[in-house]
Amino acid sequence: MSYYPICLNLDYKKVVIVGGGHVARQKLQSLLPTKAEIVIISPVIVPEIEAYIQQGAATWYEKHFEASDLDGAALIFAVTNLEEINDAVEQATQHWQLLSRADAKGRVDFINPAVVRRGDFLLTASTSGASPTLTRKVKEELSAAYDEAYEQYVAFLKQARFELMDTIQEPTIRKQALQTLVSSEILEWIREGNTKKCEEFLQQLLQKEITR
Ligand SMILES: C[C@@]1(CC(=O)O)c2cc3[nH]c(cc4nc(cc5[nH]c(cc(n2)[C@H]1CCC(=O)O)[C@@](C)(CC(=O)O)[C@@H]5CCC(=O)O)C(CC(=O)O)=C4CCC(=O)O)c(CCC(=O)O)c3CC(=O)O
Ligand SMILES: NC(=O)C1=CN([C@@H]2O[C@H](COP(=O)(O)OP(=O)(O)OC[C@H]3O[C@@H](n4cnc5c(N)ncnc54)[C@H](O)[C@@H]3O)[C@@H](O)[C@H]2O)C=CC1
Repeated sequence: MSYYPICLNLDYKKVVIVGGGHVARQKLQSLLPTKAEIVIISPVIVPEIEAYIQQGAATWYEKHFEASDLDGAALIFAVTNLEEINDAVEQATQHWQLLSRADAKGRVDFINPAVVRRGDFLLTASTSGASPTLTRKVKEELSAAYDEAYEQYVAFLKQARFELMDTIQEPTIRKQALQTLVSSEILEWIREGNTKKCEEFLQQLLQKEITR
């Protein structure tokens, strides 16, 4: 299968997770940074999910699955341990709704990559379902290679880009300035906690372009 990767905006969209075990917990955790309206349908949930429910991160319906549970859902996760229940979820899914089955059977609208999140910086890996174990290993490698400093680094690059776009109108010069920014030592300065140096570098770059 040749999957098409995209980054979805799920804010204020309804996402239904059918099942309340460890796989449901994993899917719920990956949805938490979004503002999706998360609904869990399951007669039983693991304690970690219960804690999220108590914090108000999701709504739990303590019940067996019924087709009407999917009303208004944009995204659906069929993550029970019973194939016949996952089949029932699939049958109740409308053609316009997107379905993921954790048992990788039947209709597959999307699968979940492994994700390393550093603020706005997202690193994802997938083997298209071939080896989730390899996917997890690659995630750990990415996580070590791109540490927490990248969150602040990318936040700085975002702000600097806004300022450069505002100041430099000529596309080639603008591109050069953005490249200079990324090939500079800003990441090292952020690691050292020297945000002043980052700001000075940006101001110099802006000044150079203004007086060009
Ligand atoms: C197709 C896919 C559908 C989907 O769930 O979206 C799928 C399917 C299945 N996974 C299975 C097993 C395992 N899955 C993991 C881990 C993860 N699996 C994830 C995604 C995906 N798993 C999608 C494609 C991923 C890709 O492209 O490579 C990750 C990346 C993200 C996430 O879960 O959201 C998450 C990374 C963890 C992290 O982020 O840390 C581990 C390892 C572990 O947990 O340590 C194991 C045990 C070892 C093994 O089996 O390899 C089974 C067999 C179940 C059984 O035996 O009953 C099936 C069904 C089948 O393939 O038949
Ligand atoms: N994609 C992935 O990363 C992985 C996928 N899997 C697959 O995911 C399935 C689920 O795994 P776990 O969460 O570990 O299983 P689990 O046994 O911990 O949880 C199953 C959940 O399904 C719920 N359930 C059962 N009948 C239901 C019904 N009629 N309506 C609503 N909910 C119902 C149960 O209450 C329970 O909360 C596995 O059977 C396997 O096929 C397993 C490991 C990893």
